[in-house]
Order: sequence, then C-alpha cells, then structure tokens
Amino acid sequence: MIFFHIFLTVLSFVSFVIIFKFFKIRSKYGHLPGPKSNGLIEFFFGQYFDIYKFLSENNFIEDLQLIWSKKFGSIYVYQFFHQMICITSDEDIIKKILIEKDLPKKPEIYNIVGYPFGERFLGSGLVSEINKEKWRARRALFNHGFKKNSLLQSIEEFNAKGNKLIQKLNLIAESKKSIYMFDEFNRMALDAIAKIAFDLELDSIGNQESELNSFITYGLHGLTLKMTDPLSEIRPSNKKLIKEIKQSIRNLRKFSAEQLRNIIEKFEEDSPISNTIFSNILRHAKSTDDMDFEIMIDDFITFFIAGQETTANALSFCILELGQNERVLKKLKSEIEEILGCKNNISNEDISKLNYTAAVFKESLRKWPPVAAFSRFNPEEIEFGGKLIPKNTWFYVSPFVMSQSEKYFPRPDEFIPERFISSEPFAKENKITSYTYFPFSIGPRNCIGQNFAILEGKLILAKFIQHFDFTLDPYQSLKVVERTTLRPIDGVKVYLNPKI
Ligand code: HEM
Repeated sequence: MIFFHIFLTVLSFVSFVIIFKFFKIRSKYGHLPGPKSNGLIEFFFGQYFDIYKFLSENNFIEDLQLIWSKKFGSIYVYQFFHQMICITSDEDIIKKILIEKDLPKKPEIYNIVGYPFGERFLGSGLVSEINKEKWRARRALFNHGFKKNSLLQSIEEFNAKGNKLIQKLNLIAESKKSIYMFDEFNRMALDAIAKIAFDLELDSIGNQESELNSFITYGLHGLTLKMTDPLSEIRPSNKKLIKEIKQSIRNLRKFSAEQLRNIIEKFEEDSPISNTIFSNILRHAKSTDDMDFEIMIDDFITFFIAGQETTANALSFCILELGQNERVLKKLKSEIEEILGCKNNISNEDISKLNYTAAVFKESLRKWPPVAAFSRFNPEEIEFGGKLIPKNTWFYVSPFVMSQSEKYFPRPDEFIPERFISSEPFAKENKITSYTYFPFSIGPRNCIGQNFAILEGKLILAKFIQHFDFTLDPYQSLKVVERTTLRPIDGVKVYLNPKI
C-alpha cells in the first residue's frame, strides 16, 4: 500500500511539472495569433489531431498552414505537442531568418533526416550537418564541385540521359500504354546524378527493377513517416514497414560504401578520372585520408536524396500543369519548335534562348516547390515586425506558403509562366524577389545543386515537348501529397504520341 501512495505522489508531481512546463511555454506565445489549443487533450497535443486528420485525407501539411495563414495573417504560431511552430509569409521576416540572422537548422528535424528510426541515413551529410563550423568547411570544399563552368560541360551527359529517356518513352508510346511520368523522370534523374557527380553508369532508365532506386524510395518514405507522425514507431500497423525501411537504409549504405571505395581507389591510382563533381571535390581536399569515410557515404547518399526526387517532381509538376493549360503548352511548343527544331543535342547556347521554357520551369517550382518547407530555430529571443518571438521557436520556412500569397503572386492558384518574364505586363503585378520566391532556399545554406537542377529541368522538359504530344489520363487524381518532397499523388499518368 505504501508503494502505491509513493507511486501516486511521484505521478502527481511529474504531472504537475509537465503541466507547469507546458503552461509556461504556451503563455509566452499568448500575444501571437494562431489556432488555439482547447481542452485537456489539446493542452498536451496542440494541433496534432487536426494535422493527423488533414494528412490522412491525402493532404499535405503546408496546405493546412496556408489555410491558417489566410486566417491568422503573415506571422502566426501553432502548437505541436510541446513545440510552438511559427509560420510566416512576410518577405522581411524571411530575409531576417535566412540571411540577416542566418538562424541555425533545427537539430531535432535534421537529426531525423540524418538518422530516421535510429538508422544512419544522411548522417552528417551536407544537408543535415548542423554544426556551422563543420558545415562551412565542407561547403567551401564542395563548392569546387559545383562550379558553373564544369556544370556547363555536363550538358553532353544530360543530353545522353535525355535521349535514352526519349528512346524508352517512344517504345512505350508505340504500345499505346499509359505511363507514369514521375517514375520515368525519377530514373532519369538518378542516372544523371550518378554519372555527373560520380561517373557511375547505373542505367535505371533501362532497368525497371533498379535496386538503388528502391532503397532510396524506402529511405524517403521513412523520413516522411518519422517527420509527420512522431507516434509512428508505436503504431503496431507500422512495424513491418519500419523494419523494411531500416533494412533498405542499411542496404543503401552498403551499396554506397562499395561504390565509393572503387571511386577513391581509381582516384588514388591516378587513373584518368573524368571531370565529375566528386572528383573535383576530391582534387581540392588535402588528402582523401583526411575525409571521414562514413561522412563521405553520408554525402554520397545526400547527393542522390537531395537531387533525384526534387528534380523528378519539378518535371512531373510541369507535365501535370501543361496537361491542364492548353494556352501555356501551345506557347511552349512553339518556342521549342522554333529554337530546337529536330535537333538531337541541345547546346548551352540553345538553353540560354529557351526563355519561355525557363519560365514554365520556374512557375512549376513556384506553384509546387518540391521542398515545400525547411526548419530553423532561434537560440535567442528575436523581434519581428514589433512582435517578440520567444527563444527556441521552431520556424517552419515554407516556399509553398509564401508562393501562394496574393500579395506577392496575384492569382496564385493559376499556372502563369508570364509572371517570370519581365517584358510581360503581368510580371509587373507580381512582387518576385529572392525573399518571396525561394524554391532552392536562400542565404548560406541554399541549394548547392540549383544550377544543376535548373539546367537538367529545362533540357529534359524541352526534349520531352520536342518529341511528344501528350494527354493526361483523365481518371487519375490530380492531388498533391508530401513524401519528403511534394509530389503528384498519382505520379502523372499520361498517354504519349510521338512527334518526331
Ligand atoms: C528542383 C530541384 C531541387 C530543389 C527544389 C532543391 C531544393 C533545395 C532546398 C530548399 C535546400 C535547402 C534545404 C534546407 O535548408 O534544409 C537544398 C539544399 C541542398 N540541395 Fe537542393 N534542390 C534541388 C536539386 C538539387 C540537386 C540536383 C542537388 C545535387 C546534385 C542538390 C543538392 C543539395 C544539397 C547538397 C543541399 C544542402 C546544401 C547545404 O546545406 O550546404 N539539390 N536544396
């Protein structure tokens, strides 16, 4: 009996401490607008159940944040368990967060990216490294790999991968079968990174059962699961899936380690190694011995994770939008016909003339930014527009929420590439600056691969339109979901009709 009393006393004390802590945290945010937590359950869980219900209906979190933005204004907070999350759609605040204050990445989030379900995935790769000093040294080294000049030389490889994709699509088109464009772009993007970054010929375009592709897909699924549902690990229904995810991540690391050993061996033997992103990085490193092998694996995986699905989704959204916008498609076709005609290889000079194609790609990244949000926090209290934000607030910086703001992008729901063409009258109605439009993020931790992605995106889109007419399968859902990156839920199912 005495033990029971002790147990009850300890339980009451712990409950009191937790309630007091929650109460103290929440009271600091009373002056900021946002959805309020009502009742005992929401006192502890905040908006978790609203979010869970919204996501289980095949929506994505940033769409809910957008609904709240319209209701609560350009800066507001909501509660997610014990965390207070701040969303802003104000360009001055974005500038402060990402550039002037250069707020640090939120460790809890980037640790999930590094180690979902305790398994080393992106580890301390360039995206998930949160120690600023370590990151700065590596970014300086990695910048050598992404120099614009060496990227321009990659145009041949992009053409080669693009031509291979077109060849495959032609075969499918002959059979009159429908095709999921996301899957095809995804394989192409994997092959392009493997070749241009590491001189690896994977041929996942030709191989439906690419193992690497499947390891990556499972890994990304793990990230989404862990990030969107902190209770995912304790749900019995997830047990099998989590086991498969962990095994896939282990397989991915094993595959990556083997590939890297070969690449480094070749490099150290001084055998003629091609001009890849990775070889340019190695050339500038003091010695390969100075580089931690496990971190090299982290970066190897990071390149694929950061660059494959993002680009594939950007291209898929282009097709999804073009399939619904006859006017835009017609204008795009006429530019491509005029500049490329039947050319098999697209040059850098051609690319620089494809202005409307570039605007279509930009508009797709605005309306559907594949990386819909990233996370920062303030180690100290901070003031934004006369409002004090308590320290340790989680800033959820969202290119999606921002690019849906009427204030900066009139008719945000519509797909209008002209907003990015300065000579067009509609462009002047928009307020496009680096702080309102940032699909690649801005500031020191912006995307190192953005020039790579833009070149690849424009070239592959142009090749696709040059070779095919297409129609969207009318029976697919046009909904969008988040699987780490934003993606069309049904993978953009199309019927192709070859032109050339
Ligand atoms: C359309 C395609 C792409 C989009 C929308 C995109 C977007 C982004 C965004 C928003 C970030 C910042 C993430 C954060 O703060 O957590 C980022 C970082 C990064 N991206 Fe990309 N990315 C794309 C393609 C690529 C490609 C092709 C590569 C590599 C070949 C790449 C490599 C990276 C890396 C390594 C980082 C971390 C940079 C650092 O922290 O120093 N990305 N990307």
